[in-house]
Order: sequence, then C-alpha cells, then structure tokens
Amino acid sequence: MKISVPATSANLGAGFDSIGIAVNLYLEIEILEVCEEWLVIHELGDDVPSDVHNLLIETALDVAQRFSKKLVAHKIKMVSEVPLARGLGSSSSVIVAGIELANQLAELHLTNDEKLQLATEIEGHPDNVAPAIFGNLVIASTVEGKTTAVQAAFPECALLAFVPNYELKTSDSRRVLPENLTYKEAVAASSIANVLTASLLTANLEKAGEMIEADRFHEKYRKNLVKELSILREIAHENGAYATYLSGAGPTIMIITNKKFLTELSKKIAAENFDGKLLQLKIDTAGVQVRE
Ligand SMILES: Nc1ncnc2c1ncn2[C@@H]1O[C@H](COP(=O)(O)OP(=O)(O)O)[C@@H](O)[C@H]1O
Ligand SMILES: N[C@@H](CCOP(=O)(O)O)C(=O)O
Repeated sequence: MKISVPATSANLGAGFDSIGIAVNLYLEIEILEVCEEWLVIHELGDDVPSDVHNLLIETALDVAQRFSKKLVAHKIKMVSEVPLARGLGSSSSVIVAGIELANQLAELHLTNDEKLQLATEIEGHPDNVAPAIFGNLVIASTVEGKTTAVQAAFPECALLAFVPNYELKTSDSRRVLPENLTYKEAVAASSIANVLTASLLTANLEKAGEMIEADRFHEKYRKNLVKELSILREIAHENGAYATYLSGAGPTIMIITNKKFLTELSKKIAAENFDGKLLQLKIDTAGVQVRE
C-alpha cells in the first residue's frame, strides 16, 4: 500500500494560520513487510530518525492510541520531494501521512474532517494540513480546539517558488510574531483576509494579490528573517505578477503570476544569483491519496 501527501504553501499573506494551497511536490510512503521494530527507510538525512521516533510513526502511534488501537510495526519506505523546514509544509505532509497510516493499519475509517481535526491538534494550525488532506485551496479556522474548513478551486495561474538553501524552522519563525494585536489592528487584518478570501473565490487574482501583500498578521515581523523577500517582490511587480508572499513560515517565497510572464520572470530572478532553487509548481487538487 502507498500513501502520498502533497506539499502545501500556507498563509498566502493575510490568510495567516488559515488559508493554504496544496502544490505538486509529494511525500510518498510505501508500507512494506511486518517487522519486529518500526523501520523507516529514507534519504532525508541523519537529522530525520529512521525508527519509532520518526514523526510519521510518532503520529501514527498517537492516533491509534486515541482510538485504543495497537499498530503492528512495519518496514516503511519514505520518499519525499518536499524540502524540509523551507515553508512548504514538510511537517504537515508527514503528520497527514502518519494519520493515514494509522487509519489504514487500524482500519479507523476516518473522514477527511476527522483527519483534519486530528492533524490540526498535532500541527497546531490548519493552513498546511487542511490542503494536504483535501487538496486545492482550503480556508480554515481553528478556535478553542475546533477546526472548520472550506475547500475551493484556486483560480487558474502559474506558481513560481524560490526555495532558499537555508532552513527556517517554523517554530523559530513563529517566535518573532507578536503575542497580541490591538482591537483596531485585528479588525483591519481580518478584514483584509476576508477580502482576500472573497477575491480568491471569485477568481479575482488582481484583487487577491493586493490583499495577499497587504498582510498585517505576520510578514512585517518575519521579513528580516528572509532577505530575498523584498527584492523578489519588487522583481515580481516589475514583471506582471499578481502577488509575492512568504510561503508558510518561510524561507520559501511564492509568486503567483500569469503563465505568460513565467519565462521572463524566471530569467530576472535567476540573474540575482540567490542561493536557492526556482520551482515552477502547480496546484494539487487531490490531497492525501491511498493506492494499493
Ligand atoms: N519526511 C519527514 N520525515 C520525518 N520528519 C520530517 C519529515 N519532513 C519534515 N519532518 C520534520 O519536520 C521538521 C520541519 O518542520 P517545519 O519546521 O514545520 O518546516 P516546514 O516548513 O517544512 O513545515 C523537520 O525538521 C523534521 O523534524
Ligand atoms: N501559518 C503557519 C504556516 C507554517 O507553514 P510551514 O510550511 O512553514 O510549516 C506559520 O506561518 O507559521
């Protein structure tokens, strides 16, 4: 049995901790034979455990325990295109895969909404795990432990991701965010997010782009952690892009544009010789998938 989970690009600026999209980079696990001990075969580096301490297994055991189920240890083959600690939802992809692993091995028959509730409890925010589960664009809310989400089709566009060669742990990037906002600032920030959502649902990418870049929740506090953000935003504006935003907690920078501008925009960014890679991505519309 194989389980695949898409990478995700969360926030979209003003949609901080709420809006996210699934993109066509994948984590795939294959469940192999029963083993004495859990064994995860991967090529993700020494920092990622290969035993029961791998986040995949930790998540699966956590979920099984919540349903008073035991899981038999297996050998698992793990392959991932999702760069770690780059703002493309690598931790969420593993958490969602772990939930699906428990779902399949313990025959839990979880609905996607049940998977979302579990994943958000584990990850802490829904904007990566929701699109990882459902695919496409998801707008979600988690308040006092209850998560609600709406999936929709993301408007036709091209996605260009600049993935720097340095890591930025989500936990480190969240540390620079304020504890509170004033009532006035909270109303302003959420109203921008509301217009962003409405613009996406009406496929108005011009208006969505304005709202993405009008974020007041997080980018202004994080921009000094990702030196390329302001320069790439300027180049993107000069080359007809709708919006540039910090993908998740960064450091990946996502540019939403019309595909007719992709070649020229890619050339202009490549000319900056930043230390990283440029990926042309597409929306994943399927979310987590299980194949026999
Ligand atoms: N495929 C994987 N297998 C096991 N652990 C993983 C995997 N991918 C990510 N992780 C864990 O998640 C961490 C990255 O999570 P996070 O800081 O939230 O970055 P991201 O922006 O990629 O979500 C990694 O350092 C590692 O501990
Ligand atoms: N809303 C979160 C999103 C984190 O996404 P990731 O891909 O960096 O894990 C945040 O901005 O902290």
